[in-house]
Amino acid sequence: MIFELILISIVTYYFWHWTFWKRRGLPGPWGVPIFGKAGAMLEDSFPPGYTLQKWTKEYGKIYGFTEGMQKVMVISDPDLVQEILVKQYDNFYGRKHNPVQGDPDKDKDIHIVGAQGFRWKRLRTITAPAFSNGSIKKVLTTMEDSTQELMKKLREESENGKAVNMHLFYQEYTFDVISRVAMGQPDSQMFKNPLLKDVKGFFEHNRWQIWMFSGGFPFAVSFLKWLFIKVGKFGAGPFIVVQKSVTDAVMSRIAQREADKKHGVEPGEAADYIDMFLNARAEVEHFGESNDEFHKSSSYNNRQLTTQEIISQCFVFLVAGFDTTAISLSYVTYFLALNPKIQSKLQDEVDKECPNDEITFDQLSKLKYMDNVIKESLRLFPFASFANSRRCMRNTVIGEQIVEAGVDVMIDTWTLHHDKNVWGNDVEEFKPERWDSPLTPQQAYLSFGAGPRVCLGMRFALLEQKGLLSHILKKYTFETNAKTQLPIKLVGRATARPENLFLSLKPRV
Ligand code: HEM
Repeated sequence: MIFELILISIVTYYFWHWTFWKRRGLPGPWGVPIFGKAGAMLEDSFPPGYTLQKWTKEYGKIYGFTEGMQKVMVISDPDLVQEILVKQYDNFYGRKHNPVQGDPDKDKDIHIVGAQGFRWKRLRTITAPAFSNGSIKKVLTTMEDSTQELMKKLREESENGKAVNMHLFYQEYTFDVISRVAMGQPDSQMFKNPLLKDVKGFFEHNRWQIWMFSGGFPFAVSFLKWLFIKVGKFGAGPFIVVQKSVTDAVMSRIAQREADKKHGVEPGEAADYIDMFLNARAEVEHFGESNDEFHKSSSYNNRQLTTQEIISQCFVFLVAGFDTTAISLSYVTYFLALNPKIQSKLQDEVDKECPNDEITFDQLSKLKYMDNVIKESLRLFPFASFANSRRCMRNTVIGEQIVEAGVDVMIDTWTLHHDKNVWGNDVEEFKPERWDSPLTPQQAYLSFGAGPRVCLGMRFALLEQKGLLSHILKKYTFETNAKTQLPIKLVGRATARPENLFLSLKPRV
């Protein structure tokens, strides 16, 4: 009898959860009990951005689905999007997350992307100076050095019009830059850094089982995490290698600092992110902030990080800093190869503003057309849209819809960026010039998100792309060839990357 009662309770619990949106009268795809539509969100060959776009066509600008035990609302109405990301930030200060990513308040190893409330405020305040204009200006020297290494390799590989997979080159470049800037790698390790394989694996291994099971059975998350991290199940290999490498780098720097201290040597100016974060290190394991009183404007003066937070921050910058910028470079290059007139106009701008071999920060700041080209490419392919999500933290109303604390909201960025009513009838055209118009709806552009949690690395990513593209475009013209995928195929989950990008580089005369 007890067994039957328990069984009925479990079935009722899952059924109640699965029918949440139906009971609320909101349309959306059903999926299957327990897992809802989690499977569709874990497809590598059809990125979640496409999936949401497909569902929006069917269910409209606001709909809901379940993803394991998460209740997800999807929106693509520009006004509601602003409401969630900007105006009602105080009610949406968390980010959507699967239980396996940890408890943003209780876990020790949460990073800025996953943190919320006062903890997020503390992490963001301490890390933001790493991305200030002054800091990224200093980083340009490193970017220029890595660019020169890449140019040498490109020269060798692209001879006689040979097709080269530009995406692989961009991954080498961006990983080299972030490893030097964040992790103190002393010089370029391009094409010989063994960690790159694992960092790529981190994105390429889908690990669907862990997402799916921890979403459906959150009470078993500690066991699943144990299987993942300690036993190495579910394709954990690359994650474990990268995590260990970052932990070792931070711990050895702490040991170095302690040895220096014994000899009376004080730490000098921070040379990389590890140094910068260690300067804020506290001998505390967890601050455990309470968010009851959290509001955007609440003051909070704690400027310290625990050792575990330092490791987690370095980890997230290493992976976010590498993958995103490489993908963006690939899409910009793809659109340039398809649009020779735009490429030629961009080359004219680069020739005019950057006449010397060495390119400076001020020169890059003058490349306005290049800004437009990058923006437009990111409009058509907002490949990091998966990050544009929030968790509702306090019951509220959005438009006419009640949103309860605990509901996750995803912004269907692909629909928003391809909406004729927002961008006009030429919405599908690659048209960098549209960004010159004061009528361009900037608030509907979410390639880097919006509001207080807008991408922290945006300026860094733009500088890194502009620097490399300027050097390449001064010497070469991108052209498609028989190996170029037309149209390009996008794959992946957290980010939608190109399956490959084979292009020829024609030397300019
Ligand atoms: C073209 C390259 C990039 C794109 C398209 C991109 C896109 C995004 C998006 C869409 C978000 C979510 C914003 C939101 O929720 O409102 C985000 C957040 C974030 N990005 Fe980027 N990103 C890029 C490069 C970078 C780089 C190079 C770094 C660091 C080295 C970085 C660090 C972060 C961080 C730390 C967050 C979380 C911010 C927070 O929650 O406070 N990103 N990014």
